[in-house]
Amino acid sequence: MLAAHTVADVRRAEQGLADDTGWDVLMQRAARGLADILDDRLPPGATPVVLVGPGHNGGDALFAAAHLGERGRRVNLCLLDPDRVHGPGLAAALAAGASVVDSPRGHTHLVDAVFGIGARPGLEGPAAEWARWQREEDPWTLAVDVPSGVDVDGGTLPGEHLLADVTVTFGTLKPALLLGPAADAAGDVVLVDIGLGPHLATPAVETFTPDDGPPAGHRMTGDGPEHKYSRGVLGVAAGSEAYAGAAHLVVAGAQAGPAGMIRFAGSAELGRRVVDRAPEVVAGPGRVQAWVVGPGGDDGTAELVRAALTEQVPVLLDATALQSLPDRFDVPALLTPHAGELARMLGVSRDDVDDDPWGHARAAASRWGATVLLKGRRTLVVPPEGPTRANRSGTRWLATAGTGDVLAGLAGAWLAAGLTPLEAGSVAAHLHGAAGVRANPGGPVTASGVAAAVPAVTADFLAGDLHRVRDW
Ligand SMILES: NC(=O)C1=CN([C@@H]2O[C@H](COP(=O)(O)OP(=O)(O)OC[C@H]3O[C@@H](n4cnc5c(N)ncnc54)[C@H](O)[C@@H]3O)[C@@H](O)[C@H]2O)[C@@H](O)CC1
Ligand SMILES: Nc1ncnc2c1ncn2[C@@H]1O[C@H](COP(=O)(O)OP(=O)(O)O)[C@@H](O)[C@H]1O
Ligand SMILES: [K+]
Repeated sequence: MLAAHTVADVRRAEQGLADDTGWDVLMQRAARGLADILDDRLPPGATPVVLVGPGHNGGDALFAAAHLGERGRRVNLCLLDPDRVHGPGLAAALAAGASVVDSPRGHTHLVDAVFGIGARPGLEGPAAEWARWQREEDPWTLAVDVPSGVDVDGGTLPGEHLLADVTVTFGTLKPALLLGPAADAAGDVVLVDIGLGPHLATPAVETFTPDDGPPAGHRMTGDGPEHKYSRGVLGVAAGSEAYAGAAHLVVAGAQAGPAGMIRFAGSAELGRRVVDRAPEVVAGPGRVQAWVVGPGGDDGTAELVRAALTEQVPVLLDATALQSLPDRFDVPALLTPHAGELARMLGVSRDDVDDDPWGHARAAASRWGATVLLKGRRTLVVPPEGPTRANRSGTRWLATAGTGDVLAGLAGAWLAAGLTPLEAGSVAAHLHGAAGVRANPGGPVTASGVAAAVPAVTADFLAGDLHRVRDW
């Protein structure tokens, strides 16, 4: 797992480490890591300009500039406020040959060390002018710790900010590097270990990494006897006269998951059509370990939600079912809205959700006592309490009709197999995104094609060997 911590937790961890090592050691580790990455990423002979702010973020970059100078590279410095700058850092950079310049204009390579975790979101004055210059001249940019001006804890972009191709962050990731619109401002994220690990609290956000193996708790790797019921039975109540395809796609997603059996609940006619295409499915009533209700539903969905909830098993509610929520859930529940559906649930606008996806997903998780999987370019899975999972797999080609239905079926199958809503939602989102890439790397996909790619991607994931998970 890759982890992100809030500013307050980072500050506490830094203090804990500094109590052992002294503050200088932290900054020197950060600066050396930064210099090594800059050395690696800057073209030979390129002269970067470093935008230097008043705090330790600027200090990190000034010591890194000193390392680069000692290694023979020219570095230019632009100071936000010459009266407020990290003194020892500036002295070291100048001693190593760096020069102070008045303006970043004309530079093709930029290092953003204006503000780090001490930042108030939104840039003003000369820093805002730097942001406008950056948009105009579009230099390659490396951000130090975070892109300056973003909301580090919330991942929103409330004002002027800088953009990065690469962000080099220290000790642990920050939420803004993994979620919300801010994550798109951060580019590739590279973590420099400064030894914070033992001092860090529970993360605010986590994400799967390629060597994360099978999640604990699913019924496939239990010690007891394995048979179809021990793997869990998933009930699917999806599709309608108008949206028959949703029934097929939810079933296709579910069949790509670990559940032992799928029961289809719906009209006799739709049930026949589902079984014609997927003869493994049983149409008709019976016991299940989890329900998926809602994709492609009609007026009857509210009753299906009510019926599923009386069975006291975990439920996944999607699409139409999101309009028939109980006041609070008394069973484990996974809600899978896209931004428009979440906006409707909360009585806000879609733009509100797009501007602050994490805040709104957290509000819904706490309002309903459910885990909220908010779909989008960066899908989030937010439990009522504890770390959020930010999904990093996928491709923009997944934004096509029916892929959400496949995801609902897949997540439902993991729920039926015994995972918690958080684990089921985040495993399914990870596999679904990776399957979107594998279905047709770099090009368009269909929802059915994504479902077909899931089983092989799942095998790699279970082996801790799923590497190519995204196309962006
Ligand atoms: N605490 C430490 O010793 C370490 C900190 N590190 C670096 O230090 C950074 C944090 O340093 P600081 O706490 O000095 O804070 P920053 O360097 O992020 O910000 C410095 C100051 O700028 C001002 N400021 C912030 N946002 C502003 C805005 N939007 N407009 C105008 N002024 C604004 C504030 O007064 C703030 O305290 C980290 O991001 C990281 O880069 C690393 O060197 C590792 C060790
Ligand atoms: N811009 C995007 N980049 C990557 N994935 C996306 C993007 N937009 C949507 N997705 C993914 O595509 C799927 C669409 O689901 P949904 O909106 O429910 O569509 P549908 O209802 O047609 O199935 C989700 O898994 C979502 O995370
Ligand atoms: K920065």
